Amino acid sequence: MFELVFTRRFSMAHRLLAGESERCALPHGHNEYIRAHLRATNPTVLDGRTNMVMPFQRAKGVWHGFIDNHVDHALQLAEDDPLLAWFALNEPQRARRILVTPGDPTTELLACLLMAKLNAFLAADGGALTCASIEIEETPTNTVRYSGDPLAVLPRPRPAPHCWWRRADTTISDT
Ligand SMILES: Nc1nc2c(c(=O)[nH]1)N=C([C@H](O)[C@H](O)COP(=O)(O)OP(=O)(O)OP(=O)(O)O)CN2
Repeated sequence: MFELVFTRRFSMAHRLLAGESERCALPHGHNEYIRAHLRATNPTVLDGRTNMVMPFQRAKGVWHGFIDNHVDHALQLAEDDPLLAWFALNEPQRARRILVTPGDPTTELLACLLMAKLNAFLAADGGALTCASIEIEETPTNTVRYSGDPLAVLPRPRPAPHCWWRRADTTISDT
């Protein structure tokens, strides 16, 4: 089966408060690569003319626009991180550029949140493609890969319409 594989790079900052590492509890940043593997929902033979699963630009355009304009340079914070209240009070304009996560913004969680968002975009475009697996290279020595349905492993803090990763829009928080 064909897979269309698209890679994008983004910068981010986060901190992990619930884990064991004191080092990770201070805000710090990474330059990350995200690689999505897309498959046809109903695979067919190449048609002998255009011979494409789908034009690359259609398959990746919305997704890469979202990564470039909303995920790149976003600060990622857990919903209960006190820094969120600080930004809401002191820098409300910048608070809109914070990607808010249910629990710590680990690479595992981000991979599944962004995979769910990508699947929402693909479904809104007719559902001809779905994301079969996703990889995020957080550092040159640490990569997380997830295959399957991200909704099967994601926390469910609220009904689906109130979870930004379930909506085919460019939101990165529900506040
Ligand atoms: N399971 C996870 N563990 C850790 C995550 C994560 O997302 N999931 N994230 C971190 C931190 O973000 C940390 O900044 C990166 O981890 P670290 O191993 O320190 O990264 P290095 O590239 O410096 O690793 P080296 O082994 O020194 O190459 C921590 N854990």
